[in-house]
Amino acid sequence: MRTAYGVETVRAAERALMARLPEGTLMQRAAAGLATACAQLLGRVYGSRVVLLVGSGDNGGDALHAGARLARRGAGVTAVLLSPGRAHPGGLAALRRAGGTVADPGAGERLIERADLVVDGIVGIGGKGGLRAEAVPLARAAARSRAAVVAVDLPSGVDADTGEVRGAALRADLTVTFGTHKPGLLIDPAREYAGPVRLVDIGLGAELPADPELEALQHAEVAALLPEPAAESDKYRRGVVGIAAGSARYPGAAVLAVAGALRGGAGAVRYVGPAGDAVIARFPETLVSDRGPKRAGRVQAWVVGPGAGDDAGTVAEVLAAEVPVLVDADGLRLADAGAVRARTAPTLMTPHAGEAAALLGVSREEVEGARLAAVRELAGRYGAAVLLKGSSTLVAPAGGAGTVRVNPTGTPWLATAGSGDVLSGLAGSLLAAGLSAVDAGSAGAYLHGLAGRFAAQGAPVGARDVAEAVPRAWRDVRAGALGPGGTG
Ligand SMILES: NC(=O)C1=CN([C@@H]2O[C@H](COP(=O)(O)OP(=O)(O)OC[C@H]3O[C@@H](n4cnc5c(N)ncnc54)[C@H](O)[C@@H]3O)[C@@H](O)[C@H]2O)[C@@H](O)CC1
Ligand SMILES: [K+]
Repeated sequence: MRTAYGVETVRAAERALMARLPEGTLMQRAAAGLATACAQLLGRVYGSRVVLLVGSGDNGGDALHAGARLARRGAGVTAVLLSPGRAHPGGLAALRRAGGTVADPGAGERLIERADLVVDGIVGIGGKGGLRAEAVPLARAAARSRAAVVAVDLPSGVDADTGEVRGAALRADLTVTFGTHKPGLLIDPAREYAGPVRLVDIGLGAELPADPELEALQHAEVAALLPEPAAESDKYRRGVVGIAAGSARYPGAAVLAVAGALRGGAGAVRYVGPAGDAVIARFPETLVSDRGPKRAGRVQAWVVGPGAGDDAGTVAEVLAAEVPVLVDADGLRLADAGAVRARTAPTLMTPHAGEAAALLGVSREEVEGARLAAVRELAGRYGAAVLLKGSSTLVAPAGGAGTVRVNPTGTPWLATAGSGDVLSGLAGSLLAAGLSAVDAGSAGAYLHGLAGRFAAQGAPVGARDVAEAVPRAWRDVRAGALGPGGTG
């Protein structure tokens, strides 16, 4: 499990830890980890040209101490001080003792152009309100330069707690973060600025509370959630998932949702709606009914909404059922908020950013810029678990408070028509198999992302390809959880 904690929590944990350690210990641990990562990225430290971008806080202190370590190994290290009078005194002294030099911001762009490595220590978790004007040209120069860019703790300019990026920010090839991941490192758009993230252990673990702000499941945790048929299982015990989707106009959404549901672990898939012929033609194993959800026979969970058009009646009927319900696509627009809140069985809503924006009455850009706030807000308003789709899919528990899951397996290739229909069927099937709404959403998104990667392998894919790759993703998750050798 990968976890992320917000700034306030990190600060409290650091205070508790620092109180028991000699002064400066944590910064030395951080700087040692940072210097090691920089050295690995450089390959050859001796003779390399390193530029440190140093702000006025401890983030700059980390950069200076790491720079001193690199200078002792023969790198030419220059610190560009953004607030010359306020740079970390101990770090500055260490760098000078090691033979490093200091430059004004005016010289920064020229130095960056010729550097092999740029270390971004402008701001870390103490940063407020985006990159300041004097730092913007340096961020641009770093982006232009062929130098590798390493961000200290997080890329300067991104919001550590939310993943928001207002204005310019440093774009890193690697982020070296200390003690724990910060939420912004796992959520777009900030995640993209961070590049791969390396976590340096500074001993913070024992001081952190049990409930993180954010968690990302990995193979082992997903494998533990996946339903496995026992010897005495029959199809009904494995769960029947009902799919109320598709319309005369959009039969494809029904076929794709069923395609996902058949690979999601339920024992049977029941389809209800006007696209029964198309579904049967493709998947003869489906139980098809045209009598509406209420009279379709027993199911352990419903999926409603993909390609549903304007069929509000079906959505209302499904919401009245006393089994878990996944609401997607048109269903989100057609669902009555009061009816969702009144439900006693679990509800999982699965909007993409545009649908979430419509539900919240804000612009799509606002949702995409502040995804964590949006998913919590929706889960609060509807009293339902919410899965906000995107390149870093988030799953918030009903009510919106508590740990949010972030999916680490997403791929841009999944942004293809019908891909969401497959996910709704897959996650609905997991709901029918008995997983909680948050588990079904996050395990579904995990398998779906992995299936997308397997199907794509660097080339465009259709939603059907993604559905067909789900069994491979499932096997990979189970194999990876058994030990080394898997892709987990
Ligand atoms: N507290 C600790 O125990 C540890 C902290 N560490 C480092 O310390 C960092 C936090 O240090 P600080 O609390 O000093 O905070 P930062 O160094 O992140 O930034 C705060 C300083 O930057 C200025 N500032 C705020 N917003 C700015 C902006 N947008 N543009 C430019 N300057 C801005 C502030 O006036 C303040 O002087 C962490 O991110 C991490 O890198 C590590 O050394 C590990 C241990
Ligand atoms: K930084």
